[in-house]
Amino acid sequence: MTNKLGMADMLGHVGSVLASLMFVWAIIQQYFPYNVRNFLDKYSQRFLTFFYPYIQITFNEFTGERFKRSEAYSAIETYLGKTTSTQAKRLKADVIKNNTQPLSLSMDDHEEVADDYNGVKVYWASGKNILKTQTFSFYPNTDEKRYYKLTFHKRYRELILRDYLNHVLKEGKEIKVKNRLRKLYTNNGAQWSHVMFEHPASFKTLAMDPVKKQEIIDDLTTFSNGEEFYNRIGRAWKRGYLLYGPPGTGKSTMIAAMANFLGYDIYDLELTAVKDNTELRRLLIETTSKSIIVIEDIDCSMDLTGQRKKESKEEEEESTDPAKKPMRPPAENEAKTSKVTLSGLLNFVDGLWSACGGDRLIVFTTNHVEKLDPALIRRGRMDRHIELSYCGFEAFRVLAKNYLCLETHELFEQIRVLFGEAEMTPADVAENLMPKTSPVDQEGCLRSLIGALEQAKEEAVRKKVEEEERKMKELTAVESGEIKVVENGSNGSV
Ligand SMILES: Nc1ncnc2c1ncn2[C@@H]1O[C@H](COP(=O)(O)OP(=O)(O)OP(=O)(O)O)[C@@H](O)[C@H]1O
Ligand SMILES: [Mg+2]
Repeated sequence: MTNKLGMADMLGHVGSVLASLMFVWAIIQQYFPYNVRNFLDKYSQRFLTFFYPYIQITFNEFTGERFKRSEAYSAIETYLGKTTSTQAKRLKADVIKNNTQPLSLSMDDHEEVADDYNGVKVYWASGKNILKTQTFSFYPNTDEKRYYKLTFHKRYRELILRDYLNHVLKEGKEIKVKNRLRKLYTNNGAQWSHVMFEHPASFKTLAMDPVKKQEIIDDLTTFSNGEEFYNRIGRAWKRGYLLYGPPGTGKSTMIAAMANFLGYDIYDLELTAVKDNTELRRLLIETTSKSIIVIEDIDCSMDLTGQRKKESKEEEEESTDPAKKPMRPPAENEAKTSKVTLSGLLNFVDGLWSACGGDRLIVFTTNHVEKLDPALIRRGRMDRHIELSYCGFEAFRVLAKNYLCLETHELFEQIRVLFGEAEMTPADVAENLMPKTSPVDQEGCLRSLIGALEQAKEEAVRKKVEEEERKMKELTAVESGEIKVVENGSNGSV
């Protein structure tokens, strides 16, 4: 492989020549009278600057703290990745198990790339110093000190030091966040444990009204780019979302899509496992920036007057989703139940701690928005209330594309009419569209959906008739005096 003499190298050589001249100059200083030395001193600096008008900055891989990799070095490495892949001839590759990008590329040692910033050319060179040390080390890389060297003309000193370096570090960190393997944390009591977050959901595959979807995407984008804005208006960099709707309408799927879109980690907070407010605070302080803190089924997690929810038996039976029925703890465990209170939770949502260290999204989900205390969901705490509801025709089209690769079909019109007459969750629609044969029988799946929609329509009509009959019966009973309406408005049998 040829040894390339790049621009930065050349500038480095010019520097070496000048260093030799300096050495000669030091000798002259020893033997010449003071006034001659003074004269030469004055002009030598101008002479050097005239011939070497470049500034060099070195960024070492390891900083003063032993074994601690410099954040700047790592951000520069990531930032240069893009330029490196098009310019450098010798690259280093590393595998990153990421959906969007399988490999990370960086410059090999003694390579060089040029970068352009607002029309100003700068040069980045990578290098390493090998220290000849006799001491035995357990750390394999301590003898090799890698660095990046930035070279630019002194004319652009201010621009580079003030703007360009900020730009490099910021962009490098952003790319890093996007490329990193993300984590899904869950709490077991007061401890977080995590697994890799690899949910494939995306906004593209999420079935919902396209206008609403775009609004959410725009809101998330504005939020994640809003550091300066939040600083300027003096607000903590956080945003609260309340997702509500019947089971199977995509609340959890949307959280996964949000995390994938922003490249954030998820902290799935199980409130019922948290002992008290102190434990809650400790857990939350441990969350990192660029994360989504999720509390699912908030109405089942706590009693909004303070104690953990203990619903009446009737309410439990009323609950549409058996999985959501709160578990009644045995009597002997009563003392161990969660003492997290609404005020503790509100402190978490807008307390001082929440402003610490970067951006966070806080997402609550519920099937029963009407049960939530208005204090919990007022604007500023839950900035956006998003309803995920039954499947409409537009949402169906997204699912048909995802599941059957169908953009249009002659049965779509019939399905469109049926969606106007029957309610079905996206989860049920998805189940009907799920291919059950190979090769996929697209029409069969659509017909299965039509069958299910017709059944749902009949069911809805039947329920409506039953409800009307019940109302009629009540009315007749009131008229005939069988039922007396008591003063507070509730019905009482006589
Ligand atoms: N809007 C949607 N777009 C795409 N798929 C959906 C949507 N809604 C539901 N699904 C499918 O249905 C399944 C269940 O959805 P999800 O768990 O997101 O519902 P949920 O609203 O969180 O329900 P729950 O209230 O019971 O927690 C998902 O695995 C997903 O495949
Ligand atoms: Mg869910």
